[in-house]
Amino acid sequence: MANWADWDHIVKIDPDKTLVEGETYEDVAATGTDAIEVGGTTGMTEEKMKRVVDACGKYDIPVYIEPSNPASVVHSDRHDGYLIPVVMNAGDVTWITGAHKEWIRIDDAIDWSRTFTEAYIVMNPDASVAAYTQADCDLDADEVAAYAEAAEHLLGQEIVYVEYSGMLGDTEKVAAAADILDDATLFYGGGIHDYDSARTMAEHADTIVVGDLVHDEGVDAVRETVEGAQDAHAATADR
Ligand SMILES: CC(C)=CCC/C(C)=C/CC/C(C)=C/CC/C(C)=C/COP(=O)(O)OP(=O)(O)O
Ligand SMILES: O=P(O)(O)OC[C@@H](O)CO
Ligand SMILES: [Mg+2]
Repeated sequence: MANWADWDHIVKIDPDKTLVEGETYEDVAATGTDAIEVGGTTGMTEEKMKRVVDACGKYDIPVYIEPSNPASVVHSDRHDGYLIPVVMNAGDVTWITGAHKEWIRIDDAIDWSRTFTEAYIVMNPDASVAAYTQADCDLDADEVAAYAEAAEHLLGQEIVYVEYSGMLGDTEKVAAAADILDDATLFYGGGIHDYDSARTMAEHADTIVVGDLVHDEGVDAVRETVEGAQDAHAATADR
């Protein structure tokens, strides 16, 4: 049930941040994006997570919780499932299997039928997620490709996520991950802020993830990135 195989674009809502004044989650759902992920690294609580999931879950668009720690997982019928990160290049094993073990130990309501993993490769050393996971971000394109291949073929991951949160990534490294994958879906996130940056990254990635833009600029800017992703994928399909 790989819903994400058809997604060009995801909006990631950080429950610790607000929308632009006058905009609603309904407006976000109407941008043309294919899914909403709810998650962030810092300032996350169960209450903030629940508020956003309940608000986004009212519209006709898939909503997935992307927890950054076991305490931010909430259960509800309002959302479609859980995308659980596993950080391939984490320096602390907590973010590879440790937090997962703790979550499973303390949560007796896990619904495995709608729980999936994302194999993250964290690339921006200045992002909170890099500090949090003590990620080794000093990777050349070969190493990024090797992590992607390990994720797909050794660990059986269906989603590989090249994460440049907060900055636009190196297209050569994103392309290296894209080229090595057979069936896994490549998510790219980080610094997408307009039509061109969306289109460029979507020329390599299957799915682009737009985060800060929705909080900083709003839904009109997000809509442009949806168009960039769709146009990139339409052009690849014609080739
Ligand atoms: C096992 C469970 C339930 C949780 C652990 C899940 C793991 C391994 C989390 C590691 C961190 C991670 C990959 C979080 C995903 C969300 C994410 C990358 C948010 C963006 O982070 P930043 O942009 O750096 O943070 P802020 O925007 O909050 O500053
Ligand atoms: O906030 P931005 O830089 O758009 O990054 C999106 C996402 O990959 C963050 O987890
Ligand atoms: Mg961020």
